[in-house]
Amino acid sequence: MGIKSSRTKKLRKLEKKKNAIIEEQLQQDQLQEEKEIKLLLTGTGDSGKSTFVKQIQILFKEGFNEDDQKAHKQVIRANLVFHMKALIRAAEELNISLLKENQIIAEEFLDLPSVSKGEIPDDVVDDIKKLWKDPGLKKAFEKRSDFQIPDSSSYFLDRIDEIMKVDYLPSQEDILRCRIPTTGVKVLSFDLEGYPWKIVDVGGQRSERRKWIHQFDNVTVLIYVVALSEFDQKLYEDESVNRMRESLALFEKTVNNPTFKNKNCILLFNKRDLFEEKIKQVDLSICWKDYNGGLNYDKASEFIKKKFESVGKSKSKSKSKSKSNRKIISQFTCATDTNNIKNFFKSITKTVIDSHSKTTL
Ligand SMILES: Nc1nc2c(ncn2[C@@H]2O[C@H](COP(=O)(O)OP(=O)(O)OP(=O)(O)O)[C@@H](O)[C@H]2O)c(=O)[nH]1
Ligand SMILES: [Mg+2]
Repeated sequence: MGIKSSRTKKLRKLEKKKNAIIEEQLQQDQLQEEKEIKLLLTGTGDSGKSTFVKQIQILFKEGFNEDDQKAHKQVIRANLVFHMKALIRAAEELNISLLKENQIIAEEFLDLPSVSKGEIPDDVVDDIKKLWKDPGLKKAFEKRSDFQIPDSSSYFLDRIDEIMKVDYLPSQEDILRCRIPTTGVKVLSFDLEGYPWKIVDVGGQRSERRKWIHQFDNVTVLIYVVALSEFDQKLYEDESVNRMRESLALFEKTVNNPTFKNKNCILLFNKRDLFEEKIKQVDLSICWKDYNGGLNYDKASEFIKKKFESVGKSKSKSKSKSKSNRKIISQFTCATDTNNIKNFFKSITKTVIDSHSKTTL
């Protein structure tokens, strides 16, 4: 009995010591977290959040290493087959016919297994090349807002010869353009202007959004990314929903979360390059019936900016008696352009550091 109780006492003491160590570590982690500038990147799927983080890797870290290149090489090659299948299916659905000599090739292509480890047999590579030259598939690609295929797939299909070379390793631009939807939460730490920063990247597709809330603590500045060019596209997750309207509703919900009441928010209107091209041909009224500015870049971009800014501003004042003093800073970006993101960072660094100083006073 006596031996047993002294052993229990020892165990309890040990347990207490362990708990004290864990408690101290937690406190240290918390202190460290409070010292860091934390940017939380949010926005719907495919808006460009991870591309923005890749630019930080290029601008403030050591860029991409060989492991990154190898991982992207496999995805880029697998996508050549995957996206060609999507194009063939779309042409069928849109009733666009292919050249006679390509019809059987296209039919058989749909039965191909997916690519593993980036290996594509030579005859399949030849078929992709033939199919990509087909005027019918080119026409289907032009109608890509009606189905799901990344804009960047033409960039890769155009470069198939280079991509299939034995010694191919993706360039910086290839990695920036490669689409890998984010699942879970990715954190990148970096130093800038003498401060430790971290940027938290989350998945934007519907199934990912319930994980966001766990990242809401200690945010210095909230960044919300909108893809300007998505105004005539449907959600990948639900093809009955317009992407930009979903994005506006999600922004309203996110920015008006009580946690962000007094937090500055950067609204990134991204994919400016694609928007500039699209707005010459597609009227923004396809998304917002109250738009009447025509095929005009300045009018259309200003209209979208106002729509988003207004949902952020109105709620922050009306929901509670105390007036919110947060700023919403809007910027137009092209996340695949390193220079553009470098300039963007220059323009917002001071505001972010000021926001940080205010919260840590
Ligand atoms: N042309 C062009 N393409 C862009 C731009 N920004 C991102 N992209 C491309 O858009 C695709 C999607 O970008 P991601 O960064 O993966 O999007 P995301 O917001 O992280 O998406 P989720 O992880 O699903 O939430 C990639 O193929 C990028 O290369 C841009 O400004 N212009
Ligand atoms: Mg992502």
